[in-house]
Amino acid sequence: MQTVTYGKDYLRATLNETINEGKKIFIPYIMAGDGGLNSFIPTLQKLDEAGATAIEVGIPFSDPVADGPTIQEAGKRAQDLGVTLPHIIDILKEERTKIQSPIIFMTYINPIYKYGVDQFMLDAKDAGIDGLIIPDLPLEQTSLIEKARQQANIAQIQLVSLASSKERMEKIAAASEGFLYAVTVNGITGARQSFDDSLSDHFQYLKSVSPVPVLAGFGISTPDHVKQLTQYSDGVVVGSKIINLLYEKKFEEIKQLIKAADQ
Ligand SMILES: O=P(O)(O)OC[C@@H](O)[C@@H](O)c1c[nH]c2ccccc12
Repeated sequence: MQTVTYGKDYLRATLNETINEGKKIFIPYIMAGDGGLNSFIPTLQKLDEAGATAIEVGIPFSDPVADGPTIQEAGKRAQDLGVTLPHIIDILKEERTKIQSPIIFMTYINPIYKYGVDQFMLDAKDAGIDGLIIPDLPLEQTSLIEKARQQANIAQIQLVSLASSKERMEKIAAASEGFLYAVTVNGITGARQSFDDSLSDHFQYLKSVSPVPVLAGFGISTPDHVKQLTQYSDGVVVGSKIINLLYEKKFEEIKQLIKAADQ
């Protein structure tokens, strides 16, 4: 079997390959352990097969301040089943090679502190984690994890909000690795009805200053949303809708959503 070196270079290469093929990036988000730890790897495999470019994996946490109701409930279900960060890391250490897509952990900073920053980075590397999104760790505080993260060669993806100043957007884009996560609404995660046309200008600006691909996320829940937002951006992240479709076992609809990124 061919061995893959996971980490930030794997994430970058995979995203670039998609863009170079003239395609758009589609990153589904799942809550690890929703449906039980036994379904975790099979779910990742299904998303892999359905055409995900990379997969964002949420870590269940008691105070998910940026998560909307759908993701909070999924986190609660996983917590009720006793799923924790060490379980998720252990299972990936064993089974990471079954999944081709780069894997990005989405976790608040607290579970990382609790685990121990140095140990977390070592183990995340062993588990084949390629990127990290830590929404409550602002740019100014990244030094807290920087050394260990660099040693583990894991990308840190930055979030940029609609409300940031241009200077700040530029600073965040310059610091982001893998891709830049552009939040498309003011508020928390969760399905939305529609998106404003003015997002077009916002993305044009972000793309002009960002050295990495710019992805849109938050509220994207229909194939039409995916089509609209991939016109402005290099791709999309879809969370709440994917969680609902997995819960209802509507895998065909997941495929349709992913396909919409290529049209
Ligand atoms: O659920 P939505 O609206 O599709 O948004 C993406 C999202 O779920 C995922 O990227 C995410 C889940 N929790 C977060 C916290 C912060 C930033 C991003 C996230």
